[in-house]
Amino acid sequence: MVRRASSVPHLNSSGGSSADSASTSGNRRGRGAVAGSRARKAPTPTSTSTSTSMSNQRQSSGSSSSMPRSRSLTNGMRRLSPQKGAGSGSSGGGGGGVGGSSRNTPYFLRSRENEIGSADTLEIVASKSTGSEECSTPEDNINVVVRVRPLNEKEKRDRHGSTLTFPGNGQVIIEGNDVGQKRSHNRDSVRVFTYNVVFEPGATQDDILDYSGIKRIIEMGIEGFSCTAFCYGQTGSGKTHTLTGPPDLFVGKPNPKDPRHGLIFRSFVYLFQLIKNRKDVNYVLKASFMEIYNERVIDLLNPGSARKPLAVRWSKKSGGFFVENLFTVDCEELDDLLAVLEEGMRNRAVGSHAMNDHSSRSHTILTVHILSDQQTDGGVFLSKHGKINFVDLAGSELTKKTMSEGKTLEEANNINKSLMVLGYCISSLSDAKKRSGHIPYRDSQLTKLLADSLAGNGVTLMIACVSPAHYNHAETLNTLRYASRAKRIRTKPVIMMDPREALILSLKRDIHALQMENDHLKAALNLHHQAASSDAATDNLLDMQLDRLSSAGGAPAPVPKVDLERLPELDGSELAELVKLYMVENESLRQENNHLFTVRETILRDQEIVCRENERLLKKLEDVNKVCVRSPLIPARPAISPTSGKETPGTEIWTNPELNGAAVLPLEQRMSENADRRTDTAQKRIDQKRIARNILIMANAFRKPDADLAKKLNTDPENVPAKQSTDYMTEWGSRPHQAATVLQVDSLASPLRPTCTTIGLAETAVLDLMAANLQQQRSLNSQLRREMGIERIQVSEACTLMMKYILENEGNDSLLSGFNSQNLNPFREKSSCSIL
Ligand SMILES: Nc1ncnc2c1ncn2[C@@H]1O[C@H](COP(=O)(O)OP(=O)(O)OP(=O)(O)O)[C@@H](O)[C@H]1O
Repeated sequence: MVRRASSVPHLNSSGGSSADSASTSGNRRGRGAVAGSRARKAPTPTSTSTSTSMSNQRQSSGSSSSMPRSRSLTNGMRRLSPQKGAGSGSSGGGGGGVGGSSRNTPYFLRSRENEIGSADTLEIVASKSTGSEECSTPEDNINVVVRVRPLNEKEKRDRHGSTLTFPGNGQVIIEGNDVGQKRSHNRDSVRVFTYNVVFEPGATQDDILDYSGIKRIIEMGIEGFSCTAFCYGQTGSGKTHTLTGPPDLFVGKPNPKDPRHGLIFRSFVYLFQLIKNRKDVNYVLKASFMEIYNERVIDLLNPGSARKPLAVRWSKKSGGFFVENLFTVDCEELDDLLAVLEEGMRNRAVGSHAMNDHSSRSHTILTVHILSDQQTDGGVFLSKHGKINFVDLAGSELTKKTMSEGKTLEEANNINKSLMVLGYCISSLSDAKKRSGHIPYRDSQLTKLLADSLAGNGVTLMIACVSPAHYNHAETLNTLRYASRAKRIRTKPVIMMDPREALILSLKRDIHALQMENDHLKAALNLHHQAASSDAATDNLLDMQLDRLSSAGGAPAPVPKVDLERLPELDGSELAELVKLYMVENESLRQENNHLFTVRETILRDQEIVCRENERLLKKLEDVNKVCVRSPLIPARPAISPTSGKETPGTEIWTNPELNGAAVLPLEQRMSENADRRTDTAQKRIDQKRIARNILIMANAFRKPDADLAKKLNTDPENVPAKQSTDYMTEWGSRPHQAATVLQVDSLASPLRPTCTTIGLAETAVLDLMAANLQQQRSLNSQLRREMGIERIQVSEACTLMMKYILENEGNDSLLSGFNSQNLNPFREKSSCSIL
């Protein structure tokens, strides 16, 4: 807690200052019409006794946004002529000539730039940052306003005219330096600058509070932004006056009702007023006050007798410079803040020179830290750390004019040097090309500490103070140039808060975005649902058949139809049950899918096995075929087309596509073709039956010898064919010469070969038996031939019948007909049934 001081012992003098102040005050009071016009403005929200008092004198506007903007522009243009008069040598209160206007608009507002004045710009920035969910705003230009002080008594005495005119529209015109000569005709030397707001000489301290945009700076500081208001200008241009008021204010006990109080005092009042209105937020205010004197940082709240300088260090954590061990005071009440101001003003370095009796010999930075804790809806506390810097720069000076020497000269050099670095920084930052390059912040303590305000994450208000007097033309022009450059600097305001809390905000934003997305999806789903069941009446809110879930015996209950529009009306338990139901259904579907995938895999594996088995069997069949085609007795089965998969009536020999170089069909295709075929089991059964019949026939043929024939042949009955062969033998006996024309055993295969295609695998076993039978037939033939003395012997009828039977069994009509035809079948006519 800082005790309020009762005196300002280090002030060099107060006469001149008081005189100036009195003069200014007198000018203001003399503008009765101006005061009258302001009386129609909206009342200020200030509630303290000080503000109330001031408002009673001149009710100020409650908000800059309430200004009649376009009207003020028009007024400003119309009031151009009287200002010229003021500029050409009228009283220092230049606005006096226009003060008599009956307009409601404050006279200085004609110099307001346009619809995007500084206050408005700040409001736009602030509105973007309002609300706990936004922590940063787009880039914005530094707000620059110009305050032109009135001519002081000395200047008036010396008949220094004004070099500035105010055409309105936020413009200020500075004429050439060729005083009194061709000034008005030399257009080349006239320069026009445009700013957010130009405060003409008649503007009051209250006007600065209301229209400079400082109120929004304070509001944004409360919201957690890092804000800076600084005054820049030549020595004696009114910087300290603008920020703190005339120095005699701090002599003795300050009068809070004094209308000369500067921007800092008024801002403190406004700040506490705002804080008191925010019952939902817990605020803690702290303040520090330092000066940069001859490039040394001095703590104005704790200077010590030696005025030991403090170190300026870089903070990795905050990414900026800070003053180490700077004294910071907790300020619970407005008085505490005011005490800080007074203490600092008492301790700051002030000097006297030819241009200012109370010249600041240092740059001062008064910082108010605003720590806030606010409980959000979710019960989470959000902490923000906003701050407001009030920077009163020492004025640049031409030492020739100020006639500085000794200590004052050294001060002036240091001041000019640091201001020059500041000028470099502003110049670089205002240039789009240089902005991304090196900015010489480190070249002075001042620029180190202002770096964040100039181009960082802060919100900045620059008040350029100028003198209208002709003899200050060069300095005024210089200041206006810098102010114009600074106007091009862009910053990106960011709310300062704890990273965890920033994360919480970020998460809240995400949640909000997801909620929006969910709402959108629900709406889309609802549309889909309505389209799908347009006929169905959806009066029932939620047909939840949850009991099915338990009674379904493992089968999931069907998901009830939900009227999504009324979904928000469901209570928590219903929603939970609905979600549960969906989860069960999902699980069931997942399991079903898994099962289907497993089955599919199994089927594919089986198909592959079957396919391989088929190929293996076909290969084996081919081998059998090779044997078969050599066999006169065993015709091959009909072919199975590799393309159609159907049996063809013996027109082609099956060929393995792989062996023949033909394209191998894909597995699935082959499998689908195989699906048309008989099953292996059925095929085997057919084969077995056929073989069994063949064996039986063969057995009959060979195991029932014809006794008569044996007698005829004069041989053992066991050596003659079965009884059926009698007719043949009879026939053969009557026409033995035809025997030579009949089929030769080996040639039998030839006409049948084309029909030899496939054959049942089970027949392979029979082939051996048949081969053995064949061998037996041959040996029998040989024996018969030998005994009968003939060269050739007839094939037994049994053998012929067996072949016929096999062919019939194959169902091959064409073959059978061919077999029955005379050409193909030598046995067609019984007379010709002798074979070789
Ligand atoms: N707008 C104003 N109305 C009336 N008087 C003013 C105004 N601006 C400045 N003055 C007076 O002009 C004198 C110089 O002002 P001030 O000390 O504020 O200048 P400064 O820019 O701070 O100078 P320095 O840089 O040397 O500190 C003071 O006496 C002050 O009261």
